[in-house]
Amino acid sequence: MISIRDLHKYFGSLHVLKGINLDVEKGEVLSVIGASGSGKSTLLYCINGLEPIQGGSVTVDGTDVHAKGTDINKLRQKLGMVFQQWNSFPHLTAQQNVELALKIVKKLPRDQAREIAFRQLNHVGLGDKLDVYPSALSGGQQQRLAIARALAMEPTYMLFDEATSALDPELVGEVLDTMRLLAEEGMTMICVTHEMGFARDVSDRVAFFHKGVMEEIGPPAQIFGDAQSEQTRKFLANVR
Ligand SMILES: Nc1ncnc2c1ncn2[C@@H]1O[C@H](COP(=O)(O)OP(=O)(O)OP(=O)(O)O)[C@@H](O)[C@H]1O
Repeated sequence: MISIRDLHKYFGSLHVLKGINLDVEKGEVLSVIGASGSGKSTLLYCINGLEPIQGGSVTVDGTDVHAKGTDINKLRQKLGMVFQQWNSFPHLTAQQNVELALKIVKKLPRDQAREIAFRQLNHVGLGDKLDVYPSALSGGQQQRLAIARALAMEPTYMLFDEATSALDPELVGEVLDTMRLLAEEGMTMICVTHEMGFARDVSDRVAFFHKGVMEEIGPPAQIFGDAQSEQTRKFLANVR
């Protein structure tokens, strides 16, 4: 379980997260929505320790992410992260891109790394692109490669930071389909997203962020059909 208690994050004097409390249970799919600048991406970075925090706590399966002495690299193996911009190594094939972290971080022998890379690339529908270099992949395929690379580390949680925002509209669907597949397989996921269809159809719960506050959280039927907060209703009226 990921537990966030009274989380505060500042960038200089800018108070970006203002006392967030949130539990994400194993197997849950949580979508995080909200206007640009409301703190959604920062929340993910605080969860995986890429950003320090100024108050409160984040624990992952009981381990305090920000405590002195926490082995953050080990903890991050539990937290697969997919960013808005895919960042594969251009001089390595798709398969080699997935193998790399397995060999370096997990110290797996080559054969085992190859086998896992093969399996995960097939998992995301890139089984026919093993020997292709990233420059020859579409944006959607590159993003699926990034997902395969994260999955290869066998994470307990997957964090998606607007994984489809940089894609041409016709490529968004294939990445959302891959995320939907993971959700159906029971992966625990926190998805910062602007895709309201995905949030509504795939999530167990949806959290609406407004100016650094988690204004409302609930099942999609509540958020999209019977929002309690006026801010939520206003936001959704503008994005739909
Ligand atoms: N490294 C940083 N240094 C300074 N300010 C930052 C940094 N990262 C984010 N911010 C600021 O923190 C606020 C929240 O940013 P964040 O990226 O979390 O928002 P967001 O809700 O994910 O927005 P978007 O949907 O546009 O990605 C913004 O005002 C942003 O400018």
